[in-house]
Formats: sequence, C-alpha cells, structure tokens
Amino acid sequence: MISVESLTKQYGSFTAVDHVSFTAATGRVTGFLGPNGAGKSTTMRVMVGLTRATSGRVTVTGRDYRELVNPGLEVGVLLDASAQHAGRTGREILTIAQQTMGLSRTRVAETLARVGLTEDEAGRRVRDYSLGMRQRLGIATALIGDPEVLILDEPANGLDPAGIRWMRDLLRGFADQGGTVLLSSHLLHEIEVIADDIVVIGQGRIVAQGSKAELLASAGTLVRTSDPSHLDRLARALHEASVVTTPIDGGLRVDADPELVGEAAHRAGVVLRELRAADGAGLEEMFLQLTAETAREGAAA
Ligand SMILES: Nc1ncnc2c1ncn2[C@@H]1O[C@H](COP(=O)(O)OP(=O)(O)OP(=O)(O)O)[C@@H](O)[C@H]1O
Repeated sequence: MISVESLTKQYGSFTAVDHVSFTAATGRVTGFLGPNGAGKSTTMRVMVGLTRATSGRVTVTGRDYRELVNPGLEVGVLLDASAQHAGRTGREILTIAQQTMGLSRTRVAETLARVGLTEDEAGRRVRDYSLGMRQRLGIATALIGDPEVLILDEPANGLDPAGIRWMRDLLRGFADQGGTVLLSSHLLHEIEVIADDIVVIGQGRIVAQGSKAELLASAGTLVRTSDPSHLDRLARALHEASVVTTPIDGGLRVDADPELVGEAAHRAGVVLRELRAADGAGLEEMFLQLTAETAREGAAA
C-alpha cells in the first residue's frame, strides 16, 4: 500500500503539490490522472525519495522509502524510461540491477522474458531501442526484485495498442497476486482501461478520487432522440424533476441513472434512440471540467 498524507511541495513561492492525500491500495491498480504540469511526477518523485516534501508524508508499505534497506526488493520504480544509460545494452542494465539487489543471475533472463524482450533485443544498446522497448526495459528493472509495490510514471508512453494490452495484463496479474500498482498518465483512456481506482489531480490539488466504477457511474447517462423537439421536451421534464442535464452532440448527458431517464422519457411521451450509462465519454467530460482551470487550452480561451 502507498499512503500520501497532506503532501505539499513548493518550489520557491510556486506550489506544485498542495495538500495531496490519497492511498493506493493493495491488490488494486490505481491510476493517477491529471493534465500536463498537474503535479503527478512531483508527487511520485517525493514517494521514492528523489524530491523532498515541503510538508506532509508519504509511506510505501508503511515506511518512508528512504528507510528501505534494499528498496528494489520492495518497490519497483519507473519514472523516466529515457533516463536509462544509452550506451549499455538492455541485458547489462538488468544485470547491474540484479547485482545491486543481490539477486540470482537467472532473474535477468526470467525478467527479460516476462517483459517480452528477446535475446537479440537484450543484446542491443539502449540508444538503438524504440520508445516502447525502453518502457519494457524500464518495467523489467522495476520488476526484477519481485517487489510488492510498483510506481510507474507514464509507463504506457510509446507503447502500441498491443503493448498497452500487454501492460494491462501484466499489471492486472501483479495486482491480483496482492501487489500495489500506482501509475500516472495524462491520457484518460489509458487509465480507464488499466486502473481499478482513479485519483485525479489538477493544479497540484486532488479534484476527484474513487473507484473507476464509482467515477463512471457519477458520469451519468447519455440519451439521444431521433426528433430534436423530443430532446427539448425530455430536458424540460428532467429539469422539472430537478435533474441536471448538459447538452452534448445530438443528445443530453443527464446526472441520473438510465432507469430514471427512461421513466421520465416514457412519462413525457418521448421516443428514445439511445439510452446508456455514460462511459468513457462521460469520464472524459468530467476530467476536462474538473481540470479546466488548469488546462492550457482552457486558460487560453
Ligand atoms: N524542479 C522544479 N522547479 C520548479 N518548478 C518545478 C520543478 N519540478 C516541477 N516543477 C513544476 O511543478 C509543476 C508540476 O510538475 P510535474 O512534473 O509534477 O507535473 P506532471 O503532472 O507530472 O505533468 P506532465 O503530465 O506534463 O508530466 C509544473 O508547473 C512544473 O513546472
């Protein structure tokens, strides 16, 4: 488990992380989501002792990361896949990790196989790796010590769709065996397919957190009608029942569950073309709204 308690990080007078609190639970994949510059990397750097907190506390498996004697055996970390030594081969990098952590030599080949890097690829220099291969090598370095916790900053960066599916399966398997996974991304869809729990950060502050199911449920219902005048009638009926609606392309997003919306449509004599729980689209809308103040596009408008 990872526990972040009222973490604040200031750079001079600028507050990059502002009283952030959340936990990443054992057996779950927690997605840490936020727009560029929201404070995700800073929070993760504090977690692994690379940056000092101004105030607040982070514990990983109940302790401060800097207290861990052989941290790689407890926490696997991938913060920047391009920070690996470009002149070394993938196998050399993993061998150094294996020796530093005092692991058996067989772990190198086992871990290479686990992340899908071939013998041939492992013998190439990292400067000749694709971004996706660097990510796999970074994940291998994080996994080699068989840790309980994984902390991964933008691990899907550069992975193709098959690579993203591979990573999802790997992280799912890791969590199902009792591991804790925290991964960051500024891409909603990535987090949506991989995470069980989601923490949303904007401008250094937590703006939403909960299980993916809860957050998706709070995204409401999408409803469309073939006849636009029916949509207006439905919107009026819902407003009279104090239900909030937001116009979307050719329809409405309603802050209520589909059953209630279906009943309201029936009472108002409205024929529906589409009625469903708002999924990713709703979550994306929520994410953009929650982080609008911080988004460059929003700020510029
Ligand atoms: N060493 C530093 N000195 C001053 N400001 C910093 C420093 N490191 C980070 N910041 C600022 O803190 C804020 C948060 O940055 P951070 O890298 O944590 O964001 P992020 O959520 O990881 O963004 P991205 O998705 O773009 O990687 C940014 O405004 C950044 O410019």
